[in-house]
Amino acid sequence: MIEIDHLTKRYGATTVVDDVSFQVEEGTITVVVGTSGAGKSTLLRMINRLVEPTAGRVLIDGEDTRSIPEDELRHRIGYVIQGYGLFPHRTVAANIATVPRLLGWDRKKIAQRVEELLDLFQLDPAEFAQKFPHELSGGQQQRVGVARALAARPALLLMDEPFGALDAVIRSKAQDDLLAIQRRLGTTIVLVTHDMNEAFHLGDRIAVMDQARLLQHATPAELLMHPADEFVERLVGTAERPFRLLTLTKVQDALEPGSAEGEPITASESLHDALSRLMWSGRKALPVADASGAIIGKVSVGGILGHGRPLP
Ligand SMILES: Nc1ncnc2c1ncn2[C@@H]1O[C@H](COP(=O)(O)OP(=O)(O)OP(=O)(O)O)[C@@H](O)[C@H]1O
Repeated sequence: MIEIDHLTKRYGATTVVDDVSFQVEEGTITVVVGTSGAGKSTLLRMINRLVEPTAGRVLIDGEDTRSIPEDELRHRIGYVIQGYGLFPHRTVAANIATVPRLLGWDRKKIAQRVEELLDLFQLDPAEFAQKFPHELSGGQQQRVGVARALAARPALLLMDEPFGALDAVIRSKAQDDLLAIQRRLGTTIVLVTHDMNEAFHLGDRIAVMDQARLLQHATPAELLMHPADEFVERLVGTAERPFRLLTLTKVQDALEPGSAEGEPITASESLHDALSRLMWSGRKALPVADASGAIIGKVSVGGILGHGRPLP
């Protein structure tokens, strides 16, 4: 668990992070959102001590980061920034191997880990290992950047606007890939973005910052149903609320008995996905399948709309 405990950063008379505290459970994604200049990046950089806090502390599994030597801390905490920060004159394999090499892993173990990560990020090692960053697309560079940050199995991954340079379609795919990999590896992530859609898509918890202060730290559902103040309510987007709720609710929760025509949707997909599929296909209902592909009922437009406020 990561404990951010009364963290404060001042530059001269200006407080850019003001007494922020929250906890990050192991294996979860916390997304820090807020307007430009709110202090998000500074908060993130205080976690790996790229920025030294003026006051407060960060504990990783109970251990104060000030008691961990800085180089060791950087090895234990992965860091991904917009633009990916790949070394331009090193191959993809050498980029990914950076931290394992610094840690003195043997060659064979490093080669295995690089190959494993390339596979995980759907980059064929035979094709990509020896390429240089400029030979890759933005999306591929982004994946190599994340693979590099994960190479030495860090306890925590910090991501600062990691998808900021990607266009909308690739961005959405990159978010899905990150979620799948995070769920598989159980990585703990703190990610900074100013994109609320991204926050709702990725966050197990969302921390909302404005003018150096933490306004709310809550689950996406809590943020929608009980925004702490008007600022949070506006940021969450009043008009977007019903759609965001649909994103957070599973088809399973609006399952109806009976059958329907068409390609089935899986019970674990969101009601938002179901509604878009229904609208796109012009159907009134879709069959619903469980994880094994067996049909277990249907989901309908009426059922989704009648579902009302699906969360507590
Ligand atoms: N080294 C520094 N010296 C002085 N002021 C700084 C320094 N670094 C950041 N700031 C100020 O701290 C405030 C918060 O900056 P920060 O980069 O953390 O915000 P942010 O929420 O990440 O913004 P953005 O979304 O625009 O990246 C800004 O007003 C910025 O100008």
